[in-house]
Amino acid sequence: MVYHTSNRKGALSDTIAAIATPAGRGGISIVRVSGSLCFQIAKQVTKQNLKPRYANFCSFYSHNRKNIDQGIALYFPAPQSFTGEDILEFHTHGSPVVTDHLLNSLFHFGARLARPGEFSERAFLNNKIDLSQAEAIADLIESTSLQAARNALSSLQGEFSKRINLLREQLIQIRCLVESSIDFSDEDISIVEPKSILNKLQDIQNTIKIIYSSAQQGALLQEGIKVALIGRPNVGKSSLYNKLIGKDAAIVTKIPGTTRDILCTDIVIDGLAISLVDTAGLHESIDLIELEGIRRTRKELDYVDHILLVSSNQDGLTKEEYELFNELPNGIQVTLIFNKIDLDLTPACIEQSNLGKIIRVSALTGEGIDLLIQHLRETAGFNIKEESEFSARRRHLNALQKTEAAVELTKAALTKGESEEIIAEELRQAQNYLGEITGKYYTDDLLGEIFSTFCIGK
Ligand SMILES: Nc1nc2c(c(=O)[nH]1)N(C=O)[C@@H](CNc1ccc(C(=O)N[C@@H](CCC(=O)O)C(=O)O)cc1)CN2
Ligand SMILES: Nc1nc2c(ncn2[C@@H]2O[C@H](COP(=O)(O)OP(=O)(O)OP(=O)(O)O)[C@@H](O)[C@H]2O)c(=O)[nH]1
Ligand SMILES: [K+]
Repeated sequence: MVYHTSNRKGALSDTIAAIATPAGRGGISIVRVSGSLCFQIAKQVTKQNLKPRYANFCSFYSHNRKNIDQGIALYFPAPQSFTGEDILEFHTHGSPVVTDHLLNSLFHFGARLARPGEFSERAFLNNKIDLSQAEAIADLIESTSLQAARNALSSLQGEFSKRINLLREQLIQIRCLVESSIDFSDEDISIVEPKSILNKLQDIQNTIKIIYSSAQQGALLQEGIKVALIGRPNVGKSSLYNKLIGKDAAIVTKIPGTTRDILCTDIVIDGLAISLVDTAGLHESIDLIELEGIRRTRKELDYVDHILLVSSNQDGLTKEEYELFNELPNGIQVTLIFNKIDLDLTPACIEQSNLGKIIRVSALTGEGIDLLIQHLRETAGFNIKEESEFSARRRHLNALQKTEAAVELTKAALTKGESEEIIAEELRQAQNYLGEITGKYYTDDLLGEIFSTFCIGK
């Protein structure tokens, strides 16, 4: 982890530009520029000195001095801007011909194309927002429900960071307490009372649990879950897929091996976003295309949260299905779906077996689909009644888990009567994990990972 130094920061001297509005035609488009050349570029494009933070109506000129549009230009001098640098915005008529031409002119004037998320990354690197706030911007843009959007806004406004920072300060206080006792140790006065510190650490763990639970709802609301349908050919995976997404996207035929590639659809069921994946039937195939589909299926399974292993045999898994079950990656929720109950008039139900839960359904009649959905929500821990307060990501949940584990280790060290140095070190670890959430500590790889998924111009 790097403390506030970054190679990505080196590029901050460039002036960057991008079209901030979606591609295509629309009422208005915005071309955005950030960096030290803004003032100069504004003069070249508008032939005026722009009044700061004011809607300047003006003509826009290209690098070869042709008038290309008339619109609104905004100039935000540093540091009072979104990125903390000089920012320039051109609000043009929403024609790609105009925006592309304008953008191209900006390159002639010395700007370069911004990377995805680079405006937000600069806002982070210039301490305008912290890392989880930057992530909240992307989450707000990507949100699929009003609740998710409101949560993301709350994180963007710093609600989540505030909770994390408070926790971090409490950890620092405890560490100072422990460390000050190290300073005094040669005088043989130990001012650390293990009992009172243990209590404080327990309080911290309780707070982590509360934040975690709210963050988990926030993350679920934002990211949803990825669910894969797998199974032998012809058991009805594609039929179930179509039933769940509510349209005929996957081809259904009597011919085994119809689905050869992976299909994926994002759906939202009562607020829970589900990314549903239909896969090629898994079996020993001799068809090359099918084999490739099977290979992709196995790879895809590494990224899912919940596997629905579909069978059409009401009496239990066949030998091949049982082998398939045993080959599934560890640590992923698996539910057995016995499909085609309409054929032998079995009622829809959910039952416990030694291989986990079994749900009996019919993709044809839709019986039992509600049970399946309810089960997916429950296993995900999705509880819409528990109003979540902010958006969060899995990255944050992982960091919170690591923090909690480090606090647990600190408690163990205290109980064992370990030296103050060891206890302080554990506390420092816990504190660093929290710092990863807000970006007090980060690596360039982490920044790359986060910002590369942003839209361009954001
Ligand atoms: N036209 C336009 N609309 C937009 C944005 C934008 O960049 N341009 N935003 C982009 O995401 C969002 C608004 N976010 C913004 C965040 C900070 C500042 C800003 O100028 N901050 C200064 C001054 C704050 C103040 O005066 O209170 C600062 O932080 O110093 C501007 C927009 C959504 N709408
Ligand atoms: N009676 C009945 N037939 C079903 C049901 N679900 C699917 N089928 C039929 O089973 C056959 C196979 O269905 P698919 O959905 O293509 O099966 P699949 O598992 O995706 O097959 P592959 O593409 O080979 O992997 C089709 O003829 C479907 O109409 C069901 O619940 N009841
Ligand atoms: K089929």
